[in-house]
Amino acid sequence: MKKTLTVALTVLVAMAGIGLPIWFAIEESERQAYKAESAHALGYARDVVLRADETGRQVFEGFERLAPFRDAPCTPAAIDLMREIDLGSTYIQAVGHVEGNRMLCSSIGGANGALDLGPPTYRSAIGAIVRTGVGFHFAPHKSFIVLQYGSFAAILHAQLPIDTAKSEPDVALAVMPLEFDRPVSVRGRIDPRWAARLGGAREAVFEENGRVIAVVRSRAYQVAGIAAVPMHYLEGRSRDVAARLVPVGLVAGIALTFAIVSLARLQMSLPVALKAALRRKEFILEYQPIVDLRSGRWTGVEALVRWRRPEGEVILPDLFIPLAEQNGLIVKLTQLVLERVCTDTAAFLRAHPDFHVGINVAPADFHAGGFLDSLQHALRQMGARESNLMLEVTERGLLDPVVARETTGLLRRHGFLLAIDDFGTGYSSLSYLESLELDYLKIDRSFIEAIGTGAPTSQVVGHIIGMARDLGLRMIAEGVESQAQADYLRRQGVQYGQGWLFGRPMPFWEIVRHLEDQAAREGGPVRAAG
Ligand SMILES: Nc1nc2c(ncn2[C@@H]2O[C@@H]3COP(=O)(O)O[C@H]4[C@@H](O)[C@H](n5cnc6c(=O)[nH]c(N)nc65)O[C@@H]4COP(=O)(O)O[C@H]3[C@H]2O)c(=O)[nH]1
Repeated sequence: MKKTLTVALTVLVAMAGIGLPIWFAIEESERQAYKAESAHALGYARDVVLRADETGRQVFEGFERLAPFRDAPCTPAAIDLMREIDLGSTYIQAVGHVEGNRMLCSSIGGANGALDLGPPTYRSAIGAIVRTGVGFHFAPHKSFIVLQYGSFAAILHAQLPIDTAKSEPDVALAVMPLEFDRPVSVRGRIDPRWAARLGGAREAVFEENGRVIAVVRSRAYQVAGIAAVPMHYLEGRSRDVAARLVPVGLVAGIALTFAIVSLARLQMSLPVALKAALRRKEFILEYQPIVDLRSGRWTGVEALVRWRRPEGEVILPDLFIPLAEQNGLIVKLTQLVLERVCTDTAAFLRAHPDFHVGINVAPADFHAGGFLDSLQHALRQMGARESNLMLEVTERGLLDPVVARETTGLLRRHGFLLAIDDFGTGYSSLSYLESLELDYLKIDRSFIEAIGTGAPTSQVVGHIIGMARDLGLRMIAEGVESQAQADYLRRQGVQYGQGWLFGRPMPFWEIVRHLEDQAAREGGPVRAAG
């Protein structure tokens, strides 16, 4: 059942591992395509505004030049100037003088050819009169805009400001006056209400009915340029981006899935490998010093197991201890640890009765029969004493009150040192701990880390210290990394510390060398204060 679940989970992870990166790739390609398409539409709208602004600039500059002829607008000199303005500009088709709805003289008709302009389409706030859709007999089928200011007017080709985006004829463009409800110049399907989407902004981009729409306000006049780009450009672009991103997503997904499935397979085969490793005794120990916080002297060590695989890879206990516990292998592992402790430390312990080696004891060790026997057997082999061994039990290992009381009592009576490990991470109450026979309380690293940080847990260490004091337990602070933490703990009456500040886990011969150096400095034999 468990295996079926693992297989099902692996398949699920594999599907998600491949599916998710592809989904992200498609999402990302659509996002990138929309971004690119928005820039595309904005480009056209800005172009339209630029053209409209330039048209306005040329027209009003022309009107300024004609201003001196306001009282004699159709004289030969005025008409010559009109022709000059007309020929010198790129957007103006003709300039002329208007009375009512008629252009009486102009750069094209001279003083004789009057032209009918029709009624104004709208009048702007600054007093300009705009006529759209104006036709002339000499240019059939063409539509013009007439822009009048005072008595002068310019005839403009209606298509000129939007004469852009020729390669994409289905892109709709318009010059939209912000003071009127219809565009003055338009190509394709444009909704005049789009201009209102600007609000107070200079530019707006949005999506509507399968088109990406950009609206850009002119800085000079009350007009906006509008461009509407059909979605199929976006879809095409999205397909292009997806064509680049999806393979990357696919490769990433396969690699990810491969890694996850390999890890899952490793997890599935780990118990088997662990069993074989126990048989082949692939475990070694490192020892981390426990230090007297007042004298700085190393009083003991904690043995920490490592799994060294034949290929040289070293696996830390957090990965395999839970596995060993789940698979009924922990008792065997503890046995092996004891053997290693014997080999590594026997000679030293025989000469240093006050020095202690801590070993981690799992809950199952307590429940297994013969634990005491194997401890005593190990001690006999080492020629060491019970007080050389400190058994570190987590709060989890003491969950069953009857077993906990019996075993701790028994071990204590035989002279072993007992420590409660990772204290603070479980739920032991003061009264429960009172009923157990213990020597040391090891304050968990998480509380030491919090010292001086102002975090809520930074207060907890004070309570733990108070509790240990009430119980008459000696304290070992775990994970001491800074001098400030060590100073604080010493001031609070914590006797011992363990952590990187004093030394990382190391082979036992390095521990011995350190103690010898220390003794040499002090001019005596190796001494370990207990
Ligand atoms: N960040 C930081 N870490 C520090 C510092 N000082 C020590 N440590 C690490 O904290 C852990 C202390 O051991 P633990 O609380 O008994 O926690 C041990 C213990 O619960 C378990 N373990 C280790 N060896 C054995 C064993 O032989 N038997 C059993 N049953 N469990 C073991 O594995 C846990 C992890 O062991 P390790 O990975 O060796 O990790 C060790 C040690 O390397 C420090 O200043 N900063």
